[in-house]
Amino acid sequence: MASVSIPLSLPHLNLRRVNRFSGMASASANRATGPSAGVKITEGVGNLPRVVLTSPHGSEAEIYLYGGCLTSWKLPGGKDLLFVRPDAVFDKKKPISGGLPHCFPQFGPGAIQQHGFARNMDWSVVNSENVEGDPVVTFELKDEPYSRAMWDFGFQALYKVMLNSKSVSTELKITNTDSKPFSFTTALHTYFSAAVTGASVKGLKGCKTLNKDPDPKNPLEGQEERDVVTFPGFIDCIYLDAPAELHLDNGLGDVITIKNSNWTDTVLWNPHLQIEACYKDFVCVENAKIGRVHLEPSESWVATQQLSLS
Ligand SMILES: O=P(O)(O)OC[C@H]1O[C@H](O)[C@H](O)[C@@H](O)[C@@H]1O
Repeated sequence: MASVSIPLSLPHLNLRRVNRFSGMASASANRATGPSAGVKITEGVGNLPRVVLTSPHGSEAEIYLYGGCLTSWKLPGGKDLLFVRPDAVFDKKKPISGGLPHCFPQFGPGAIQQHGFARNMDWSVVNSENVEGDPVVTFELKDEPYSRAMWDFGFQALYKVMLNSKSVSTELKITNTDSKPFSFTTALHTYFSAAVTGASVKGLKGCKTLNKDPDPKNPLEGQEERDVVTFPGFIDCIYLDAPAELHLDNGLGDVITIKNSNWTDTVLWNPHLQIEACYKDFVCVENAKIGRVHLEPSESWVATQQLSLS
């Protein structure tokens, strides 16, 4: 096994959960029984705990426990295909603005806070593996008084992140651990690095649309007629029953294939002049579940996403 670094005294880090790394018996565990090869826990920006994944081919990903947020996916050579906004803060006062924030148990505005609470709670690491040389880490979020105060249900979210040489994949599994049913909406609010004037998405032609511009509370119904959707200005649009595969040309020389299972909808967002400082540098192509998912006690819902370079 390749050597791994296991800092055991990170502030904020939930050691009880970290100790559940496969084979890791205690906080003073021997290095050989710690996280799997290619998985490292470090302090990130603002001293927040962050898991760094490294593939043997040299690609790298990092995930903050705060928000379970995948903030970086770097190709061998260091090019980051994800984007973190320059106004992002890493002090837990608000969700990390960038990467792949979770929207759960609500996408957008509604009964509880915008995009729910999963993006501003601490997730924990419950497992790490090395699958055919590639690192895989599973994070968990469960209900606690903070979430119960706005959404009074018992739940477990398991989020597996897998890094390969040319892709990063995620699997989200939501389980109802309560004795009563619940329903939710959700999304992975992915920020891609882009040159907005050159960026485009293929695969959405024919989808029904809910355009949140101009009024997010009363989206306009329509249908996408274009083969290639571009970002000429402000865009905030939901595509219902989107295909399982889309292609994003980021305008920076990369075409990213976005595959999914069970994320039935897609959202395109670029804030244009609402975020003047950086709107030219990213586009959001979000895998979403806009129709409510209903779970009876003990039932689960699973959705996967794979971002890969063509
Ligand atoms: O600013 P946030 O709460 O992170 O939300 C950013 C954006 O997320 C989604 O893309 C929604 O469709 C937008 O309406 C919203 O403005």
